[in-house]
Formats: sequence, structure tokens, C-alpha cells
Amino acid sequence: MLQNRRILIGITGGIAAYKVCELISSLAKEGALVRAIMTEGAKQFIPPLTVATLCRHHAYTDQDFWQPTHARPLHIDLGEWAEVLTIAPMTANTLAKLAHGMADNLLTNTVLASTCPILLAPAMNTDMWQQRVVQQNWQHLMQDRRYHRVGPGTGILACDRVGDGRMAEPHEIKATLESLLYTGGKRNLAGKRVLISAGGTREYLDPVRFISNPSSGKMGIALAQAAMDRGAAVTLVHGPIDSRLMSSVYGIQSISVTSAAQMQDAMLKLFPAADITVMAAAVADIRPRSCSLEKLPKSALPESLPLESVPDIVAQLGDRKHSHQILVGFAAQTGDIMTPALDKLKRKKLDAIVANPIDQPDTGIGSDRNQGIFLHKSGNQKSILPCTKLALAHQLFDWLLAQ
Ligand SMILES: Cc1cc2nc3c(=O)[nH]c(=O)nc-3n(C[C@H](O)[C@H](O)[C@H](O)COP(=O)(O)O)c2cc1C
Ligand SMILES: CC(C)(COP(=O)(O)O)[C@@H](O)C(=O)NCCC(=O)NCCS
Ligand SMILES: [Mg+2]
Repeated sequence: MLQNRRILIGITGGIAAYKVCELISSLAKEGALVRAIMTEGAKQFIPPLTVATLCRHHAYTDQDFWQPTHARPLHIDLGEWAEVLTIAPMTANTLAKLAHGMADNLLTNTVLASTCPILLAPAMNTDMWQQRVVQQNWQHLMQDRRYHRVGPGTGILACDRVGDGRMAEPHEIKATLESLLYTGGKRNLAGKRVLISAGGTREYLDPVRFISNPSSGKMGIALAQAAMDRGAAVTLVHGPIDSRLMSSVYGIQSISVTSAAQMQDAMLKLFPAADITVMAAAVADIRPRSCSLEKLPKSALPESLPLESVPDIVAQLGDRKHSHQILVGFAAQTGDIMTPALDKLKRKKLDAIVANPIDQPDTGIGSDRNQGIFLHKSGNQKSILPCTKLALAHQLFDWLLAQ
């Protein structure tokens, strides 16, 4: 997804600038072509030599802007070159300049001289961030569809204060950049409500023992990220998952559940309002027939466990579906993936299903990558080669919108 993609990074004068080195490094390692523009402020925090070395390319500063040696103005060249521009960290000062169309350095001139999507990663002290004029500038800029956001988050700041204004983590900025490179900044799910389920469920036998599966929730989170980056209002219902995985999806509604019964309650409640629902959760099919409120002593554990089946959530959604709604399932399979997926598509009245092999190396459950076949009720099909879960999520939305 990142190989040979042209990413321009604007670095401004905040303490979070040190973290952008990690972003540049990970983008470069995945084959992206990275160029950086540093403000005079940024140079106070990290040396251009560090940035240039990580970019494998000269780091541009205001000295370059005023050089008489360029055949064409540098801000025009850089603006035309970039497929996407991210400003990380973005100071209150640079935010104010962007909000008013100012152009007094290489970075702000490049912003005005380019048309690519721009991803902003603000970072500042909480009082600065919450300042009325800063919020006004931010709201103003966010009305411009050219601008996309990542963060800021809440957490510990350099002044030891805990609050809003923490820069998004490098991996979160990277995930949003990948989305923007995929969509070119298109928000083709704007106005749509997208409901996604993710992760496994736990079916308890007693307070410490349960039946579950190794689903990480990564596929559902990638779907939430892709839908959010396309402008949808996203709700994610997820089983127990690593909360760090959730940190890149800002501004979505997330509902945490544990058991299949809780997931069923949440999904049935939310489903009527959803335009598109994707069931990526690995919901248990069976559960212990009874659950003890007290921990069972070892001696009281049954030799064989009486089980019962769990209500089939996706089939219930299929029964309740209205014609304007799109319902998509996942079928994780070993061996032949097509036959059971086609059967599930029909039986559960889905619009589409992703047939998903889980016996292939480096893809599927728990992995960052996935592959499979999209199957539509119309008979249309599309094979997806191994790719990141985010890339698969974007391909799924593009394919659904084209059906
Ligand atoms: C130690 C130090 C830390 C700073 N951290 C931030 C910050 O996190 N966010 C911010 O908006 N400004 C911060 N500033 C203020 C900016 O550096 C200052 O507003 C500068 O003019 C920004 O210029 P630029 O936007 O062109 O890079 C900091 C300043 C200092 C001295
Ligand atoms: C400074 C830092 C990058 C530190 O991150 P870290 O805790 O991961 O080392 C993070 O706290 C952040 O993004 N802060 C926002 C900017 C800030 O703290 N500015 C100075 C306020 S006094
Ligand atoms: Mg199932």
C-alpha cells in the first residue's frame, strides 16, 4: 500500500516533533517516498540531519524556500509532487496560519500551492488546545473537505499535565495516511451510518473460565477506520480486544461487550439505524449450558461440558433487514472457502459475504493481513490477494458501493 507512494510531511515547532522521526522511519521502511518540510520552530526540536537521514532525502527548510537556485519555486514543485501531505505535529501557530490562508514560510506556501489531501495531527498543551480562538480555527479548517484529522488524544503532556492535546501516535498517523492514499481523500460514505462488529466473544463457565477464539478484532477495527476515513458515522461493537488497537479510530462510537448475548443485544438495538452493517466479529457458536457465579473448584469441574448453541446474530439481522440496508458477513473457513460462504450468504439473507481462509500463512485471524473472496448475492465475485486488513476494508467498501 505504501510502496513508492509520495508522502510529504510538514513538521512544526512542538515538542512532539521528536515522535515524527518514528513515523518517517516506518513509512520509509515500507517503501514510501518521504519528503519533509521543517519550520524554523521544528528545527529547534529536531535537527534537519536526523529528518534527512530517515527520509533518505534532503530535509527542506525555509533556507531552501529563499534559494535562488531552483528552476521552479520549491513550494510549487513539492506541492505537485505530494500525493498526501501530513502536518505532524501541528502547532497552534501553524493551525492559525492555515485557518486564515497565510503563507509566510515554505510549509504554508506548499499547503496553498497543492491540492492533495492534508492530514493534520495537532499537538499542544491542553489550555492552548481548548483556547476559544484555537478551537474556532480548528472548526473552521475542519469544514474544508481537503483537511482530515488524526487526534489529538488525551494523555500525559510534556508539562506533566494529563489532558487533551496529545499528538496521535505515529502508528495512528500512519494508518490514517494509508487510508487517505487509498481513497485520495474521497468521503464516499459521508452521510452513511456504518455498524461494525469486531473481535471474539467469551462464553463463561464460571468467573474465570470461558470458551472463546483467537480473533483480535483487527479486521473490524480496519473496517471502522476505513469507513470513518470515508466520512461515515461509525459504530463499532466489539468483544474483548487490546484497547491499543482502538486508539487510531477517533470520533467513532464504540460499544464494548463480552458475550455473544451482549453482542446480540447491542447489534439488534443498533441495526435499524444502520445503512451498512458488517459483521466481522467471531461470535461464539456454542456456550456452556450454565454459568456459575462462583468460581468452580477443580473437583467440581464436569468431565464433559454440557453446551448449547448461541443465537445466530447475523441470521437475525438478515431477517430484520429492510431493502435500503446492506448487510455483509464474514465466513472464516479452512479448506474450501467458497461452498460454505455461498451457503451462508443465502441462508442468512446477506447482501454480501467475505469468504476468508484462515489456514493460510501470515493472513487471517490475529494477523495484520488478510485475503479472501467477496461474494455478492447478485453473483458478482472479487478475489482479494493477501494485503493489509485496512486495504481489504477499503476494497470491500469500494466493491460494495459499485454493486
Ligand atoms: C519548549 C517549547 C515547546 C513547545 N511546544 C509546543 C506545542 O507542543 N504545541 C504548540 O502548538 N506550540 C508549541 N510551542 C510553541 C511554538 O514553538 C511556537 O508557537 C512557534 O512559533 C511555532 O512555529 P511553527 O508553527 O512555525 O513551527 C513550544 C515552544 C517551546 C519553546
Ligand atoms: C510530548 C509528547 C509527544 C510526549 O509523548 P510520550 O509521552 O509518548 O513521550 C506528548 O505528550 C504530546 O503529544 N504532547 C502534546 C504537546 C505538548 O505536550 N506540548 C507541550 C505542552 S506544555
Ligand atoms: Mg460463526
